[in-house]
Amino acid sequence: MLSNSCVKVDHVYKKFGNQVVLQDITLEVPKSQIFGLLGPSGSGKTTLVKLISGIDVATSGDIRLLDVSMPKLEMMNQIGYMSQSDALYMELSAQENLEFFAALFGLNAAARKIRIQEVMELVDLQAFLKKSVASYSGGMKRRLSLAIALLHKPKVLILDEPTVGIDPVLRKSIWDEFTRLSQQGTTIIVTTHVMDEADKCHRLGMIREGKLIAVGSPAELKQQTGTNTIEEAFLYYEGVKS
Ligand SMILES: Nc1ncnc2c1ncn2[C@@H]1O[C@H](COP(=O)(O)OP(=O)(O)OP(=O)(O)O)[C@@H](O)[C@H]1O
Repeated sequence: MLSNSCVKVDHVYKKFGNQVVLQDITLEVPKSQIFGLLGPSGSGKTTLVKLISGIDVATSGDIRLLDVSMPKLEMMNQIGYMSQSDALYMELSAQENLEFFAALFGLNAAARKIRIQEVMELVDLQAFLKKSVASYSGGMKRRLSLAIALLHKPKVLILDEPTVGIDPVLRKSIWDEFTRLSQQGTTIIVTTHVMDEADKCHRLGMIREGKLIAVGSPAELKQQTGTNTIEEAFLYYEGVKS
């Protein structure tokens, strides 16, 4: 294991009944890296990030996060997890949602107040703090979910398609923040379908039918496939090269 390793996935399999959803995944992500997972719908990305977060358990193999074998309840404070479906209390305001999660993460009242302002500014929702989440658009709910994942300044951010439904301008500012966070030491694992986002990751893992078929920096993947864009490299690995 690398001394600066944050995530280590070792020969992991996941089955649902007879269906093998992840097959022999081995992967290491160093601290401070932005690692992107790319793959078609149903290839196993969500399943893999759930295993890394400790939300689900591998059928076999080992997953270590910051050198602790997962799943482990105590690690929840170190992780900011944003799922594909927003886990929000619709009948409450954004502020009440944030207060609830901040309390869960053990932030005291003073820290809570400052941090809620900071994360809401980041996702550009300050003006909607008091509004009921039920009145939020889909993109606003994604932004609030991201704000919640960032609340406790986790060491590891695990984000399942965080920018779906978010306009390009805000998407850029969110990615600028991811880059800033990684420079400050946060490790980020992100699933995406957006190719320009994939290009911003330090390294990418491409998944197809539950197998990790390529891992490398965007430049390496383009070089290995003789392509000019991540989209072309992705299509090459998908076996649909024209
Ligand atoms: N709880 C579950 N029970 C049974 N099958 C499941 C379960 N969760 C996922 N699967 C199956 O595992 C496979 C991989 O699903 P997963 O959600 O990990 O894919 P994905 O790559 O994240 O897809 P998408 O990009 O559409 O989100 C799919 O065939 C899915 O139907």
